[in-house]
Amino acid sequence: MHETAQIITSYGRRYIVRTNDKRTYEASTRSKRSDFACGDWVSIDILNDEQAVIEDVQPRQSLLYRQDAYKSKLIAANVTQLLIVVAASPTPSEALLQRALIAAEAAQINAVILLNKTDLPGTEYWRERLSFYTELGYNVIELSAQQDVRHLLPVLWNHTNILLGQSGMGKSTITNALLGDDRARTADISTALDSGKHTTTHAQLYDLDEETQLIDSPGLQEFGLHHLAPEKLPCYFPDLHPLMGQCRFHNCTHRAEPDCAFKAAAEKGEIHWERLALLQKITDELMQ
Ligand SMILES: Nc1nc2c(ncn2[C@@H]2O[C@H](COP(=O)(O)OP(=O)(O)OP(=O)(O)O)[C@@H](O)[C@H]2O)c(=O)[nH]1
Ligand SMILES: [Zn+2]
Repeated sequence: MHETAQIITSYGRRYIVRTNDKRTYEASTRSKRSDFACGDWVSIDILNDEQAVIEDVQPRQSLLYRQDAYKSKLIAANVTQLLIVVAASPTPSEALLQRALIAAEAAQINAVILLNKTDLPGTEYWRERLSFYTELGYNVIELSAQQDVRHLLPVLWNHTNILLGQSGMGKSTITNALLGDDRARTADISTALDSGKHTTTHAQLYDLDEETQLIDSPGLQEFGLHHLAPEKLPCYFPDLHPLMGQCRFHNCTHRAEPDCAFKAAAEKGEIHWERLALLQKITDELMQ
């Protein structure tokens, strides 16, 4: 029997899928396909009360990648809002934050920055640093997940949200606080399939309410940006985007060329030199 279902978690080539009427199945794929992600809508062939086979994936609204030493892997599909979690401790990587914002822009996903652990003394430094991202137009929300997360609910509402960030930033603590008791129930399935490990090792989708979903994901070292075209990169920088097409040369690399609008803007203080440097650094990475 064929049906439509959503992947709510994945373990290598094994998945848990959930139908619209909330039945869950352990699902495998045909011919060792593994290009499915948490959040994907798939057509399944139901084998029995517990098992199904994934036949195909429906067109995705969005797709996010992570990068390890070897290649890009899928993080999640059909996400509409990315919540990037940073906290004063352990020391966050601003490079990861910058890349997450680029990945979100490229995937046309709304990005929100969560500054967690505001109870920690080192928070002030990050509050200052993040004010730049507020200037760029991003919503920066402060919270202490151990104290209260309720003010997040209106921000998350009506989105498929994903929490992303380095290990230890508090993603699972935020998820737990938002879910309350539901978490324990769903976590049982994952721990069973995940050979008893207790840390977040795979993206896992939860319902917050009928309209709102939340994906908790494992700690991330690097974002996958290799699917992006280097010449389109400035589109994903809200501050650089308006300058596109204004250089004398249409293929300007914004380095040594004369009449470069990007360099002119930096000289006038309209954009930060660091942003131009970041654009060039990521361009170089993508050209490798
Ligand atoms: N002081 C303080 N500690 C927090 C807060 N939120 C989370 N923590 C602590 O930070 C540590 C890491 O939290 P987790 O929720 O496991 O972090 P994570 O981002 O899910 O980590 P991974 O699953 O490894 O990616 C835990 O010891 C939490 O108790 C907070 O608001 N304040
Ligand atoms: Zn230029």
